[in-house]
Amino acid sequence: MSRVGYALEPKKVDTFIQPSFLHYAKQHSIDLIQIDLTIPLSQQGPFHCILHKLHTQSWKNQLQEFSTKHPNTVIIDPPELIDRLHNRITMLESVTQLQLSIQNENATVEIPNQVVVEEPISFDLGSIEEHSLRFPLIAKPLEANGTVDSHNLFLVFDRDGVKSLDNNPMVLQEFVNHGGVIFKIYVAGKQFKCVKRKSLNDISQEKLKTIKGSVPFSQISNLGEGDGGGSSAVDKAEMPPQSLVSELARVLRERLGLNLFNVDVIRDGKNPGRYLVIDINYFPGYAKLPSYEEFFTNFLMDVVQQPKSV
Ligand SMILES: O=P(O)(O)O[C@@H]1[C@@H](OP(=O)(O)O)[C@H](OP(=O)(O)O)[C@H](O)[C@H](OP(=O)(O)O)[C@H]1OP(=O)(O)O
Ligand SMILES: Nc1ncnc2c1ncn2[C@@H]1O[C@H](COP(=O)(O)OP(=O)(O)O)[C@@H](O)[C@H]1O
Ligand SMILES: [Mg+2]
Ligand SMILES: [Mg+2]
Repeated sequence: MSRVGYALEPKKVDTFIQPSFLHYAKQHSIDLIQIDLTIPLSQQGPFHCILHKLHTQSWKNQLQEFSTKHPNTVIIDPPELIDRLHNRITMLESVTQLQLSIQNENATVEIPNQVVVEEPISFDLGSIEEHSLRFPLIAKPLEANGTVDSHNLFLVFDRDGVKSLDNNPMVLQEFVNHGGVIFKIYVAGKQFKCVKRKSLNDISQEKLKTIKGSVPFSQISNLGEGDGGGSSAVDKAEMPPQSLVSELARVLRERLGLNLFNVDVIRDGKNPGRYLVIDINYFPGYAKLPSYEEFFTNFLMDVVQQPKSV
């Protein structure tokens, strides 16, 4: 049996550590062991591998200490690399650098045009023109650290809308009409899977004439029927080419140096060969994937069979 320790918030334990997963993993010689957060990590183990989604300094210190004492334990993933996903600018830097262009599929992968606003109250609206940003925009908290606040997004229709934002550092990003469907590419080491979900509806030119200011919305991908693109839009949507999905998963995994993440991708409604990465999440909700037990166990088997080289 290989021992895989996990350190997760209680809510994440409830959703991710399903009995069916524990059972499937055990059948494949993987024992998933909950790390007791009330006891120092150094007093627990041994572990072949540790999975974690906790970001306190005390946890990072414990991991560091454990890793020094037990260099053969694989830490999935290094905290300093995970931290890059906690800022919505650094999160997307690997995408801008890769300039991925899959010639034979006629597809490109970019990020939307965007600018950082440190203080919306004193923001120089001239920067909107300077960066050629076109309304409508979507305002996202710069910090993406898993708190409820970090998912408090706003649609911004005009300059007054920018001024009305809470005075926290934000990213102002162009809203790209994409037919109300979002693609989520889940990556776990060399395993990957792309699924489609409902997203925000397109914003028509007519609507733009009537809506002013800014409109808050939160965790839109979790909204129910009728709030985003209809389920028929999702059913009808063509998946991105498999070669693009596999290339994006592979290159981002390499660039980010991470094993566990998902990528939110939209397809420009005006240009179907143009894909845009809008969000990358560390250790997302894998349990939403069909047969996630097998998907994740395959990853763990790779890790424990090839320590330190996945
Ligand atoms: O809880 P779930 O299953 O909805 O997973 C959340 C993810 O949903 P997804 O798998 O992309 O549909 C969710 O992804 P989105 O931000 O909705 O794209 C986040 O990864 C979220 O983590 P955090 O709040 O940013 O730390 C994830 O939340 P945690 O479970 O890690 O708290
Ligand atoms: N640039 C954009 N253009 C169009 N829709 C977007 C854009 N950015 C985000 N969205 C929509 O808003 C949702 C939430 O944005 P996202 O950046 O994924 O934040 P979160 O980290 O809270 O999931 C996305 O799932 C998508 O529906
Ligand atoms: Mg998202
Ligand atoms: Mg996110």
